[in-house]
Amino acid sequence: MAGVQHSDATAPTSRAHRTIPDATIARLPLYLRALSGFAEHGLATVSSGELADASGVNPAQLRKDLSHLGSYGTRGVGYDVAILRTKIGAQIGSTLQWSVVIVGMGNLGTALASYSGYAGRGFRVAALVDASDVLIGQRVRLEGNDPEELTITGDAGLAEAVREAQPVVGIITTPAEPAQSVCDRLVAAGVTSILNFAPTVLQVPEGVVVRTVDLGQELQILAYHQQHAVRPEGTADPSAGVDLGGTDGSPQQPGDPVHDGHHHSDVPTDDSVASSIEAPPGRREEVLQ
Ligand SMILES: NC(=O)c1ccc[n+]([C@@H]2O[C@H](COP(=O)([O-])OP(=O)(O)OC[C@H]3O[C@@H](n4cnc5c(N)ncnc54)[C@H](O)[C@@H]3O)[C@@H](O)[C@H]2O)c1
Repeated sequence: MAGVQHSDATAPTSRAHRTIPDATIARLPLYLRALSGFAEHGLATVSSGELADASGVNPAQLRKDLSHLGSYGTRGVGYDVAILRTKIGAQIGSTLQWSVVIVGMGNLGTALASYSGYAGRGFRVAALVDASDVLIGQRVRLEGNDPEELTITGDAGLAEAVREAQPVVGIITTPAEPAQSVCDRLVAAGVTSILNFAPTVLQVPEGVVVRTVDLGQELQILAYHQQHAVRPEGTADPSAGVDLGGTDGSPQQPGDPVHDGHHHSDVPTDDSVASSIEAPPGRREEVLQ
């Protein structure tokens, strides 16, 4: 494709990035989920401490994040749950009805299609696409989705589905080899947001955002932290003797600089997001097969 740039899970993803840091944007869905829980329990206001606890971040971080949205809360009262939900929802687009088009209806595509959490987050599955003659024409039940049943279409149905379903997120769950051409077809059909599960680096034109999910990479990151964790004396290192790759294999000693002893949460921190989201433009994603 002419004028392409490397897809980067980390490239700026929306206009909001000009004013709100990427690390903050990565935490907004956590706040929204926690606020939804408070709303379901009938709470009209919530303190920064309660909201921070429910989101798994510290209160100072939460207040800083929400200040980027112009939400400072009221001293002694806290945050208005409904107003904050609306503000965060507007920022992350959950006030819009997004459509999801899944390309590649094998094991993973089928599992993702049956995920029941789309509707609660402002998404619906609009089309299921596959290249296999065996799958094309098969009906798939999608509880709680609108519509509750979809027929898997071939390539021909892709452009039409995208045209009728904007705004659209395209999910790629094909093998690696056809993933680039699938991506090109999604982009040609007008998709500018792509979630890629195929273990390959996609190239997209400017203005198209790709985020790549890689289970293998996440496992290796966990293995890294396990290997470098500080353990109480006398506790066995479960990875001892196992070559996890990427290091010289020498056992780490307490006090080594890499032994931070911190709990590693999955809540994105400024550092973790900076390393995974704020990569320099044009940087290639590292893809673990
Ligand atoms: N990112 C992750 O964490 C993660 C986890 C598991 C699997 N994967 C990857 O997800 C992909 C799917 O895995 P799977 O187990 O579901 O494989 P699968 O073989 O069960 O399914 C792949 C599907 O893609 C379809 N397909 C092939 N070429 C196509 C094309 N050009 N257009 C449309 N459909 C096409 C096939 O017909 C098949 O139905 C693989 O690339 C796999 O490596 C990623």
